Amino acid sequence: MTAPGVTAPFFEIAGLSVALGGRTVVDAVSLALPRQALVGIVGPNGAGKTSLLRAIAGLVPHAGRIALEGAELAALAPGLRARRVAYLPQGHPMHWPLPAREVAALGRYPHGVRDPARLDAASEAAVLKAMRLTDTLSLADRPVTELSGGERARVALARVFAVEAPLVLADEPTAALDPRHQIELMAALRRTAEEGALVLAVTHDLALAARFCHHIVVLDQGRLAASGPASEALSGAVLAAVFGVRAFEGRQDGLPVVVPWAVL
Ligand SMILES: Nc1ncnc2c1ncn2[C@@H]1O[C@H](COP(=O)(O)OP(=O)(O)OP(=O)(O)O)[C@@H](O)[C@H]1O
Repeated sequence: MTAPGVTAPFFEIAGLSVALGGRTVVDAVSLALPRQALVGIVGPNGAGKTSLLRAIAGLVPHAGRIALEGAELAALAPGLRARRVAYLPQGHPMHWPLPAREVAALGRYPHGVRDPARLDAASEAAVLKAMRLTDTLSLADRPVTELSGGERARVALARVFAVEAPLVLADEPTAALDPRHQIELMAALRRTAEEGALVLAVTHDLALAARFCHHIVVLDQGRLAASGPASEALSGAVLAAVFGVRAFEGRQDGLPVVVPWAVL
């Protein structure tokens, strides 16, 4: 409950903990984030980034509260939750030889689409926009099982964009992409955020995170180690303490450049 006159944050996590295999892997994380933000979630291997995203997506049991626009996600009916939260899992496995267009159209299932080959006008427009954003229109008729890893990654993201959810979760969305598509994809995530969504993207690429994200969340051993703009959350002190590295820090086009350089 929010007291009268006090506006709830767009997205709020309070005391979120996740236990897996008898170990606490996300430990009492609390965050309040606004809409219209691309938030990079970074941290060493095993820090709990994927577990945090999976808890928000409702895929692992958790303790604590996760609320979007004041409504606890766990209390939403599954169909509504699927329209409110779109999730790109790590590795985005695809086992069926569906054409890329139909995979992107799967993002419209939460909106009532049952046959991805027959879309209503709103769904047609959403899928077209999502495929344009991910540069996948030229792949539309190709079976996804025959695409390269990076092409498949872009189609998987098109499915996520097609949901038009206010909360977008993306786990390592640029991992398999070439430099041009990494930049285009981060720009697409940022544009999606600026059009109104909150986008949480897990990444190991500190340079892309510093360049594109409005806000960075740093996890370390399940705990929140830093949260703020790149200049604070990816400072030399944080990079040393959390990653044990020293980075080249500079500016290009008025934006921060962070390139991990040496192990301390
Ligand atoms: N199903 C599971 N059972 C037990 N432990 C798990 C399970 N899944 C993950 N873990 C452990 O939880 C911890 C956090 O894992 P998680 O995948 O969330 O980390 P991450 O920050 O996303 O790591 P990476 O950068 O390597 O992808 C790790 O120590 C991992 O070994």
